[in-house]
Amino acid sequence: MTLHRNLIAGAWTEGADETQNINPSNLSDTVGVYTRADEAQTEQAIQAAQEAFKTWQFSTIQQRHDALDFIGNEIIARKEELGKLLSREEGKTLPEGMGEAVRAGQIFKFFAGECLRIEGEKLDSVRPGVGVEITREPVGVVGIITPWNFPIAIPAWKIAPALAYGNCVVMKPADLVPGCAWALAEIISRSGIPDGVFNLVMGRGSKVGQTILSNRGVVAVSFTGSVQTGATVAQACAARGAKFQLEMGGKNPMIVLDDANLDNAVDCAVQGAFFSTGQRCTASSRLIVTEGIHDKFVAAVQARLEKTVTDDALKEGVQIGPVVDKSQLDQDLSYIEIGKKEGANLVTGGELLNRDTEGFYLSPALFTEVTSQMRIAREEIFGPVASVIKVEDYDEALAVANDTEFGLSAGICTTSLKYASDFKRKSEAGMVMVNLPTAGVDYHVPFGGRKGSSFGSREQGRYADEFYTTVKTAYTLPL
Ligand SMILES: NC(=O)C1=CN([C@@H]2O[C@H](COP(=O)(O)OP(=O)(O)OC[C@H]3O[C@@H](n4cnc5c(N)ncnc54)[C@H](OP(=O)(O)O)[C@@H]3O)[C@@H](O)[C@H]2O)C=CC1
Ligand SMILES: O=C(O)CCC(=O)C(=O)O
Repeated sequence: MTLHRNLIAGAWTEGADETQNINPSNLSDTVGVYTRADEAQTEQAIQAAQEAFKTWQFSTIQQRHDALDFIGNEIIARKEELGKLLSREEGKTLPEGMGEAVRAGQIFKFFAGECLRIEGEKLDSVRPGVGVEITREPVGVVGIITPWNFPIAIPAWKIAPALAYGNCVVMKPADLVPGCAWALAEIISRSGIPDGVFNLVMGRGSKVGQTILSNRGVVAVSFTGSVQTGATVAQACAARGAKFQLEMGGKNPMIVLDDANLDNAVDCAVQGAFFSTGQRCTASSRLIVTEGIHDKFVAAVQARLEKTVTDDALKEGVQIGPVVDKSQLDQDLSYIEIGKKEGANLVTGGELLNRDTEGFYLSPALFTEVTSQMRIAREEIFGPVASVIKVEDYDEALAVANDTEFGLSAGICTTSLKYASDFKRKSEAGMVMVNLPTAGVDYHVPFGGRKGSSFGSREQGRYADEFYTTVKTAYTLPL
C-alpha cells in the first residue's frame, strides 16, 4: 500500500514510523498506511511554519480568500469520496460522513468570505490631532491538535480561520484517523498557499503533540479532545505563555417537559444521544424527563431504538455505525456495567452485535431510574449510551440539567414559550437548543461551552477571530 507522508515545508516527507488505519466496521479492511513523525520532524515543521510566517502574515486578503475558496469548493465537489473515507476510518454512517465533508467545505468557504471582512476601528484620540487605529493581526504559528470523532470538520474549523487571518499552521490529527487529515492536506497543498504555511504532522500525541505544546515557536494551540489531555495542553501552554483554546467533554442534558411534542422529543433524543454512535461532545447523554410524559417517552425511545439499524457504516439504511475502536468499546461496556451496579435499569441495548464483518458493534443502550449522582450521569462515556433521569417539574429539571461539571450544549423539548425562554436564560451551557437535538450545529456561528467543557474564546463563525488574531492599537500624530 502507498505510504501517506507528512507535509512539511511543501514536501511530502516520511516519518520515523508508520501506522495502519483500520476500518472499525470491518477489521480486515485497511484504509491506508500513514507515516508518523517523531519529535525532530515536528520541530522541522514548526521551523518551516516560522519561516513561512515571515511573508504569509503580509499576504493579501485576496490570496487567502482564493486559497480557502479553492479548498472549500474541492471538498464539496468530492463529498462522496471524502465522506466514504471518513466513514471507513471513523465509523460514522455514509450520510453522516458525507454531511461532515460538506460541512468542512462550507467552513472553508465561510472563512474565504471572512478574509474579505476583517475589520478594524478608527477612533479619535483624547489628545488633539491624534488618531487611533485598532487592527487585528495574525498571531504567528498555530498548533492544531484534533480528536478522532470529527476527522474532517474539526480540522477544517481550526485550519480555515487560522489561514484566513494570516497565520501558519502545524496540524496534528488524531492517530486513529489520519486519512481525512491527509486528504485535506493534499487539497491544501494545491490551493496556492506558499510552502510551509500549512504543515501536516501525523503521529502520536506523546511525541508530535508534546513537541507542539513545548516548542516556543508555536505561539497558540487550538485543541479538541479529552478533559485529561486538555489539562496537559493548558499546563504546557500556560507555563510558556502561549495562547490556548480547549474544547473538551460534555454531559449534555436534554429536558423533556410534559407539554413536549412527543414525536419531536423522541427524534431529538435518538438523534442527539445515539447518532454518530454517541461519539460527540454535544451528545444528549442525560435525558431529563418530567413525570407526566416519562413512561410514554421511554417506551417510544425504546421502540425506536429497537428498530434502529446498527451495522457497517457504509451499508445503505444503516443508522448507527460501529464504535471507533476497541479501547472506546471497552470504555462503553465498562460504563454499562457501572450503570447496572449503581442500580440503574438497562431498558434496552448495551450488547455486542455480530454482523457480516468483524467490527466494534454495540447496540444503543438506554438506562432509566438514573439519579444525578450516578457516575453514568456525571462522566462522559462517549458512546451510544444515554440515561433517563425522572424529575417532578421544570424547576427540578433545570437544577438537574445544570448539576454537572460540564457546560457545552443543553436542550429542552417543550411547547411552552415561558419554559423555553427561561431555559435559554438559565442554562449553564454555551449552546442551547429548543426542540432540536443537542448535537449537530451550524457552521457559521460560535461553537463552544462553559465550565469544564471549554476554555478560551469561541470557535467558528466570526468569533473565531478572537483566537486567531491579536489586537494592535496604533496612535498617529500627522506632521
Ligand atoms: N469532546 C470531544 O470532542 C472529544 C472527547 N473525547 C474524549 O476523550 C476520550 C479519549 O479520546 P482520545 O482521542 O484518545 O482523546 P485525547 O484527548 O487523548 O486525544 C485528542 C488529541 O490529542 C492528542 N494527544 C494525546 N495526548 C497528548 C499529549 N500529551 N500532548 C498533546 N497532544 C496529545 C491525541 O493524539 P493521539 O491520537 O496520538 O492520542 C489527539 O490528537 C474519549 O473517550 C472521549 O471521552 C475524544 C474525542 C473528542
Ligand atoms: O454536534 C456537532 O455538530 C459538533 C460536535 C463536536 O464538535 C464534537 O463532538 O467534537
